[in-house]
Amino acid sequence: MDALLPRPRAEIAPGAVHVPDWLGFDAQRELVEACRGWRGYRSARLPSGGVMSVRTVCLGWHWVPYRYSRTIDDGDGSPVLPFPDWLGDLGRRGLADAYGVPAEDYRPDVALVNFYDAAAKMGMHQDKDERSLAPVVSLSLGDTCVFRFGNTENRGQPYTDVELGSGDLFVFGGASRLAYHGVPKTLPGTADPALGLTGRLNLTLRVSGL
Ligand SMILES: O=C(O)CCC(=O)C(=O)O
Ligand SMILES: [Fe+2]
Repeated sequence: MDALLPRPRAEIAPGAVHVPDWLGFDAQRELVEACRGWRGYRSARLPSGGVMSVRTVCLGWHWVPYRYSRTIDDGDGSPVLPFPDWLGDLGRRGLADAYGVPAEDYRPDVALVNFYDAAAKMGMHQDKDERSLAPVVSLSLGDTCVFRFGNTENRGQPYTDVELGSGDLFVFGGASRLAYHGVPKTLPGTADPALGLTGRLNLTLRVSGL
């Protein structure tokens, strides 16, 4: 995002840290290219009958609402794409920078790569299908979104709305690991055209504990 008004790093809730502009532009472009290379983005069908507006491809473990599998059980049954070592390195760096502590032991083995077109959003939910309570590391690319970060009790107030721009890092762990969160909207057209991405991508790195 625009460097004229640098946005400060902020602890949104205990264990939930927003680091604006964490990834430089070249790293963002490389990550967009990697996301383009992963194939199989699909809108997950929820047991409720709903279909997510976000399109997702998974690495390491495939997420089917609400469990993980090594195969695309809601698709053609093929094996999930591998979780690349370099993405684990990025996750460790993100965690270390967000919390200001070493994070060599952090070993994410799942990534959900979410694509939001101009109309996509994500309802308030907890990331609770993992058997580990290790932090979630989230990276955003392209259009800015409104990220709603709530409490661990329910989908409602209190929550804080944070704008996540391209290159922003958001980590939630500790007392916030099971906080409800969602994306009520993106802000279409806010991405830097030079990034070559129309819409928004978000990667959440997690430890499956599986
Ligand atoms: O797109 C985001 O920033 C959040 C994604 C998310 O919460 C999820 O994939 O579970
Ligand atoms: Fe989530």
